[in-house]
Amino acid sequence: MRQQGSNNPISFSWQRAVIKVGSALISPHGDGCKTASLLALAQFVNESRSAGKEVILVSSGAVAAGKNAFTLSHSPTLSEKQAMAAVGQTRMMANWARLFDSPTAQILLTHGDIRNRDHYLNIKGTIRELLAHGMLPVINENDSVATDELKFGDNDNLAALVALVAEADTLLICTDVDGLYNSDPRSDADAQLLRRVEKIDPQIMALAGGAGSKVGTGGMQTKLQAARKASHNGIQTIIANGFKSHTFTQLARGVVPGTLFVPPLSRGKAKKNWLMHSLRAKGWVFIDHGAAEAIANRGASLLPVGITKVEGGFNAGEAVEVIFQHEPVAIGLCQYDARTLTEIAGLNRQQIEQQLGYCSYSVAMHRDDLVLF
Ligand SMILES: Nc1ncnc2c1ncn2[C@@H]1O[C@H](COP(=O)(O)OP(=O)(O)O)[C@@H](O)[C@H]1O
Ligand SMILES: N[C@@H](CCC(=O)OP(=O)(O)O)C(=O)O
Repeated sequence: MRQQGSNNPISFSWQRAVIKVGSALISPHGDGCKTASLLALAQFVNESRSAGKEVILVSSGAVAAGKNAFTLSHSPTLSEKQAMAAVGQTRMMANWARLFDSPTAQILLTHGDIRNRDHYLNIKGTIRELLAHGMLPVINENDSVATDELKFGDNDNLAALVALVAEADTLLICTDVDGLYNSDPRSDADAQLLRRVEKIDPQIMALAGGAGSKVGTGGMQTKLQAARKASHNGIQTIIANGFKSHTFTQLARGVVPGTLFVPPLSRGKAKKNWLMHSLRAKGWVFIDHGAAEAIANRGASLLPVGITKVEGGFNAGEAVEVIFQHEPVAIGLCQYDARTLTEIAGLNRQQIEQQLGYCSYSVAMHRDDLVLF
């Protein structure tokens, strides 16, 4: 268990963050949506975005925000919670829209969507476009069609998966405690805050207890699972108290406000390892001189127009090797399946639209999904 509990400020930097907001912040008393606890967070997000940083929100709280629309004399059933979420989700989005300078965009997901390759690519594409157009994605579990979250309170894990899909470098989990303590601070007055954790081993996992508030569900356990997932993929995680405005003043100054989980490898290196060592290429794309120059010297994405030939039987989202002058020069994930890519190889965007009747993606392999040998 490698960790640091001293009070020296720990600094960090980031460019693209997923910020997960727990139910307690959305609906502090479980009686509808409130903005008071979200003002400091929203100001931090607005200022960070003005400074050129990118933010994706994963917001819990639909059930909590919709609860007081129902009069029940018993604790809600699963389907009643789903109905509450349907009411609360629109309330919550209206709340968020009031707090941000730029348009907010709602995405409702299930864990299954992230496992499904086509859905995964669509989610990734949508987030990419929203960020490129300066909009703020606000993501939650699609509670009306999936119940994992309502049963297990797993929006923390969902946030870690979103961080991966969105190619974020940072996962910030805003909750109602200052970070990870060596025991649950609600039941242990002597609990000590851990400021920096380098390895999320079983000893660290064992420190986590369940949810603390009436509306929160996963507790520290799901937050540590999320931090572990992020860490494996080179993403740093911060668990911090979203109720304290000081949290956001510190974040704005590049100081860690709660517990920082340091990944063993940078995002770039972790992704490179994964692409180069864990994936088997399912096919090959052969490229021309212009495309080779663009990906090697300008760090560009690979466009269909630079592809001269396609071999193999890969699906969209699978790994493909890039060949230039008989040599493999890169490996990456292909947006199109082999058959479609064969049809559009050598074509520009307009010609792709004519050929297919649509153009799902302007690039064949996005630069974030491409590693040069
Ligand atoms: N070791 C620990 N350190 C900090 N908090 C802990 C720990 N173990 C359990 N908790 C509880 O986790 C709670 C936060 O999780 P949760 O209630 O699910 O919040 P959220 O709605 O933000 O997901 C805290 O209020 C705290 O009581
Ligand atoms: N999708 C659910 C999320 C439930 C959940 O994970 O809550 P939390 O423990 O506060 O992150 C909702 O919006 O109510």
